Amino acid sequence: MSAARAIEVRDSIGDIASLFRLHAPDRRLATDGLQARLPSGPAATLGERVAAFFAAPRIGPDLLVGALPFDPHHDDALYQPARLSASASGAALSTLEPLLVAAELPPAADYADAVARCVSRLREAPAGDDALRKVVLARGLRVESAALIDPNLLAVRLGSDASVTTYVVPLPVASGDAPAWLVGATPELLVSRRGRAVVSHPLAGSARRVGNAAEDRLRTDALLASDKDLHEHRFVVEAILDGLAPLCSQLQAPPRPSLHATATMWHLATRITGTLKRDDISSAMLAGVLHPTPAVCGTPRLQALQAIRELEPFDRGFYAGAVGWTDASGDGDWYVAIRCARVQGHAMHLFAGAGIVTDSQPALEVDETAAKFMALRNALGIDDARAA
Ligand SMILES: C=C(O[C@H]1C=CC=C(C(=O)O)[C@@H]1O)C(=O)O
Repeated sequence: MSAARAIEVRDSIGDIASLFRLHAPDRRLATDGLQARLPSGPAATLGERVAAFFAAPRIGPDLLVGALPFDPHHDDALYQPARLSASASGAALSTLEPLLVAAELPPAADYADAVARCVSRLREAPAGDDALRKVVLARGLRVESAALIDPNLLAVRLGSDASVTTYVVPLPVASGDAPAWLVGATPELLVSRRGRAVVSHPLAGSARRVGNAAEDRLRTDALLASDKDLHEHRFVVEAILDGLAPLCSQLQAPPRPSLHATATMWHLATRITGTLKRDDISSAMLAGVLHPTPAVCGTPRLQALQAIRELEPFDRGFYAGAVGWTDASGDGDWYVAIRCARVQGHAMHLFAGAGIVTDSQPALEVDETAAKFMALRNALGIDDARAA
C-alpha cells in the first residue's frame, strides 16, 4: 500500500448531503438542498417522468439535477433542488491527512485477463447486426482517508484542469448510511439542448498525455492514424447519430474525429450538432435515448451490457452513467460520468474504463485505464506507483 499526500476536510458532513455542483468551462451550476425528488425509473421513461414533473404546479426552481446510473434499466436519482447557490471555493476546507490506495478492484492482472477474454469473445462473435463488436471494460481503485472526504474540495482540485467539467452529484444511499456523491472531471458531453439546438461531443480512442511536446506529438499522430482507435470511436458516433436522427430535422458530424486534450489524456472527439424536429423533445428525453453510448458500454448495447455484467467483478452504480440538469423548458446539459469517484465517508472508489475491440491488447488497456485514473490521482495527490 502506498501512503500519499492527501486532501481533507471537515469533522462532520452536516447539511452538504444534497450538494450539487456542475462546473463546465462555459457554465457553472451549483445548488443546495432538496425540494422534491423526481420519481425514479429507467432511462427509457426519463423524458416522460420529467415532463410530468414540470407539468404539476410547484414551488422552487424550475430545475431538476442529478444522475443516471450506468445500467439504463436501473433507477436514476434526480431531484429539484431547494435553491441555486454560489459555488464554494473549497480552499478554506483544505488540510492534509493520509490517503492511501487500499485495493485495486479488480487487480490489474485480473483486468488484463478480462480484456483478453473479451477480445476472444469479440473475435469469435458471428458476423451479423447483432454481433458483439465493442465492449467498454472498467476497473477500480479503493482509496481510504483517515478523515471524512469532502466532495466539494475534491471537485475544486479537479477543476484545476480548465478543459473538463467537474461535478459533485449526490447519490442514493441506504437509510442510516453516510451520504455519498459521485465526484469527477469529465471531458465528455453526452448531450446538450438549447431550444431546438442539440450538441453531443463523444470521445473514444485515447492516449496518455505526457506533457512533453515532442512525445505528445508522436502519440497524437499515432492516435489519429490508429485504425483500432478510429474503429472504437466510429461506433460511438454512429450510435449517437442513430439515436438523434429520428428526432432531428438536421444532423451533422464531421467525417473524421479531431483531437481533444485534457491535462492528462488525448482523445479522439467528434462534435455532433443537430436541430430538433419538435419543441417537446427535452434534454432529459435525449439523455434517456442516447445513454449508455458505446463510449462507456459497447455495441450493440444489450449484448455489451451483458458482457460487462459477466466480465466486470463489480457493480458500476453511477460511474459511466450521466450527470446533469434539465429545466422546465426542456433545455439541459448531460455529461458522461467518467473520470470520477464514488465518495462516501472515509473511502472513495475511483473508476476508469477502456473501449475493447478485436485489436485491443490487454497490457495497453491496463496502461490506458491507469492513465485515466491520473486526473483523480493528481487531485488527490496519490502518485502512479500502484496504478498499472
Ligand atoms: C470509459 C471511459 O472513457 C471513455 C471516454 C473516452 C475514451 C474512452 C476510450 O478511449 O476507451 C472511453 O470510451 C473512462 O474514462 O472511464
